Amino acid sequence: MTTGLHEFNLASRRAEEAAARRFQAVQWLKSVVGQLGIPNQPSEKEFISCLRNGMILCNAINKIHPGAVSKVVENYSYLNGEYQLPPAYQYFENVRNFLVALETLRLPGFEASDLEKDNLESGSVTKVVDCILGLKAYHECKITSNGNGLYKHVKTPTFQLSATKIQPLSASKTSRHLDMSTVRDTNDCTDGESDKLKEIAKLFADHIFNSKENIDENLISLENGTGNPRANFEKIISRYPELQSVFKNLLSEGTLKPPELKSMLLEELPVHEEDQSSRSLLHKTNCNHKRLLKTQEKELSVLKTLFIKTKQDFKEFQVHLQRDLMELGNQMQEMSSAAQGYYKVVEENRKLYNMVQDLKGNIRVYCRVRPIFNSEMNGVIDYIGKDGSLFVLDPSKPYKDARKTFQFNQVFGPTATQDDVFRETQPLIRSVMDGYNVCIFAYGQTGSGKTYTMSGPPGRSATEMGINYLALSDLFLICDKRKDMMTEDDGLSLPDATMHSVNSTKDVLQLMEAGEVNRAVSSTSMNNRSSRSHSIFMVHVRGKDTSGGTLRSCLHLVDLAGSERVDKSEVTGDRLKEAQYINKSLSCLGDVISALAQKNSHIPYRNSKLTLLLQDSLGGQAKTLMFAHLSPEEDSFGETISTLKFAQRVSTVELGAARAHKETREVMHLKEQIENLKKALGTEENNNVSNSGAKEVKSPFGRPFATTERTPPRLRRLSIENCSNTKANLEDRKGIKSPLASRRAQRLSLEGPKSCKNEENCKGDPTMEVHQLKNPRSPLSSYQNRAVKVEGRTSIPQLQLLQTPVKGASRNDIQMISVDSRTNGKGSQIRKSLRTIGKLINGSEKRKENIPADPRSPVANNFSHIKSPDTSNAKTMRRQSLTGVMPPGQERSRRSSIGGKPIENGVNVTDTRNAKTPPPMRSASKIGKKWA
Ligand SMILES: Nc1ncnc2c1ncn2[C@@H]1O[C@H](COP(=O)(O)OP(=O)(O)OP(=O)(O)O)[C@@H](O)[C@H]1O
Repeated sequence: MTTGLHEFNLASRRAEEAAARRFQAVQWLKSVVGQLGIPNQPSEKEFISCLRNGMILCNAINKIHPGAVSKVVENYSYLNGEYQLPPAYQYFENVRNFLVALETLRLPGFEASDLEKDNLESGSVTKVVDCILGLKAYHECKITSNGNGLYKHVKTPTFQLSATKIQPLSASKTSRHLDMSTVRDTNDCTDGESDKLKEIAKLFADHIFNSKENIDENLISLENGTGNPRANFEKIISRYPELQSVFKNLLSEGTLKPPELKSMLLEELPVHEEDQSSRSLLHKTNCNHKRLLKTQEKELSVLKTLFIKTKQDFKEFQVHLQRDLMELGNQMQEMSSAAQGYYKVVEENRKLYNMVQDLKGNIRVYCRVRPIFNSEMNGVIDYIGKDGSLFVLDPSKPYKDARKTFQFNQVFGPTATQDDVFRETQPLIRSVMDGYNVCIFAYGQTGSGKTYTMSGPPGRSATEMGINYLALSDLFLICDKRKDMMTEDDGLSLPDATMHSVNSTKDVLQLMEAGEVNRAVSSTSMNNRSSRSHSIFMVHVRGKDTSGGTLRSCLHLVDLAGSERVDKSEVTGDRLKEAQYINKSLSCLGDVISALAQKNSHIPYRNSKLTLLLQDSLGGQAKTLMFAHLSPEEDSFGETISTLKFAQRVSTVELGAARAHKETREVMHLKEQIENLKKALGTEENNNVSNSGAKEVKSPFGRPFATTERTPPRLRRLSIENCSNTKANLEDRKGIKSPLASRRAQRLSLEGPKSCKNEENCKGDPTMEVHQLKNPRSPLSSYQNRAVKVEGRTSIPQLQLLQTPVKGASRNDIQMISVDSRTNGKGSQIRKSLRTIGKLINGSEKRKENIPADPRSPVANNFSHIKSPDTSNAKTMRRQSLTGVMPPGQERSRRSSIGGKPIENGVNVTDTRNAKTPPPMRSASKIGKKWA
């Protein structure tokens, strides 16, 4: 391995040296003949190619030794008037002439075939380079000696060096071609001695050179006798036994003297100098290489560092990128969850907004846009927001000015299904089961889809059922779950309307269908099946909770007849009249809404039967929902805008927070007491009337009024909660005149079947006793004194009916009815009511003659025209009005007339039959509410 490496080193060193020598040769040739047309450091091939035609060589030798080659064949010869390339053999002439000239100058030459490129590998180039460098040395020698110097050619130092090292001296001897001619001329030595001497000098020079000694110092020491040159010589010579004798002889003969030795060494010196320069060149090249290597190493290390840094940067970048990607992903997720959250919040906001609206008592307004049926028609709906916003476009204006914005609790687009609509309505409907009165009414122009929403289309499928059906089946569902909720027939105040008990959705469907059959429907140019009347569907609900309390509520489902422009609907005759009535009643509804929105003290409910009927829902503590229906077609834009404006106005109406109609057991008992008292009072009045000649008591509708068993008028006592008490406290009482009892009776008379039922219940109540109070001045004190507490609740052992107080009776006495501050609010309210009854009873006598007739009072209005048996007798009249008992012969016909015919001052002037319309629902409901 070491040998191989050594050989490799040697070969590369040789190659480097050969290159350096070629460089020298080229440089010299260039300095002599000018540009050669090859690089400064040519390859062997380039070098030989350049010299092959012999021209450069001939010119060079001619420069050194003019005329050495008499005729040089040039590149182009002028022949027959034109330049021609000379044939190849003429070039060969050049080479041959050059070699001859060399021989003449006794300079080493080469074979002509060495210039052939095929011989490059056999070391031919070295011979040519040697030749040129010999020529150079000859030239330099000639210059330095001004043409008189001796020149002795020495073979290339590389060869010599390697030869000295590798080959024995004998071998080197043969290989060298030393021209000693000049030496021979100047030297007395024999050829053999001279050769030996030169050999010794050469060895000495090699030694100095190889041992890296300072040549100059060695020479000085040789010259001056300082140092020990002789010892050096001897040392060198000792290695060559054949030379030792010669050397000794020379020294002993005195032939070899230091100056001679010096000159001999000087002869050798050029060779060494030459060698030195080539070495220095080599060294330089090596140094350059090393420097280059070092620089490259440095650069490599820099690159390495850079690479490592870049790698690190890349890794960091990768980490950053991954982190960024993760962050981006997280942000995306956050954004998507934020978007989802946004929609949730919008939904939540809407619910909260609805809740606030409910708390404020605002009428809830939903808007529903039906699909466009005429595909050629443009729509006016621009945008429907999930938050209840609605943008419509005015087709007569350019887009930027056309937009009108409205805000409602919810807007349903044309694609909304019945189920979607019901889902948003369901909570409201369910609150009926919690004791709230609920009213849902559908409003909108004709053909906008009111009936579709409330009932569904004709021949509807299960999925097309409207709110009426879905609401009822939902209520029954809840009923089934709670088991204790039963519909109740109560509170009907419409003539010709009938009350039916229903136990299932099927019952309701049958009833509704019957109602629909009765409803007037006809075809107009706006709607094939236009409803020509309002449809009101009322559901009364009564239930008991686990604590024994009851709740009552009412659900009104109203499908109004559509407003229409008669010119558009093209109706005539009766249809036209209907349309006018419909529009009038709707405009009355608008007036009521306006008055409510402006919080006017007077609300014109009585201007139409429709508003009277909806009075509880629009003015009471009910939850009210309006569906504003829109026809999206361009040609309905005017109606659409007026519907939207109306709906917007409705949404500003504050009715006050809805209240549940729940009653605790105690309140129920108190109410029962009051009912009984009122009935007892009514009975007494009946007796009075019958005693005075009336044969039959009839309700305002002409039905026989429910009668209760007569009780002795002067001995009345009501026993509550099975508390039997002593009769000591029972006091005589004169006839009691209770306007409330009278009103209640009046309401009961409107309720028809229920009244009878209640009366029967009362009749069969074994605990009912009526006593007259003895102490008129303090009618309740004894009752109050006997109030006891049972299980935390106040139990009223006995309530005695009040005797009409005598003049000057203290009001404070009546107010003392407040029994126990711990009783609940409703209880105390009831007691207040009891006080009020007392007051009414007390005050009735006093006020009866002085009450100014209120032209608007429903009671007064409805009864002002009724002829009582003795119209001049105000007392009797008042009693009648309070008890609701009509004098015989004052029967009233019943007729369903909620078709919207306006009432003026409580009397329908357009329809004389309406004069018989029973007292409006308000009177009854107000009483009901008072007691609630
Ligand atoms: N949301 C809807 N989807 C599909 N069809 C609808 C929708 N709303 C209404 N319609 C259809 O439009 C037509 C008119 O509807 P509808 O009779 O309910 O209007 P209306 O407001 O009650 O009219 P009118 O006041 O004249 O009684 C009907 O054929 C109905 O089926």
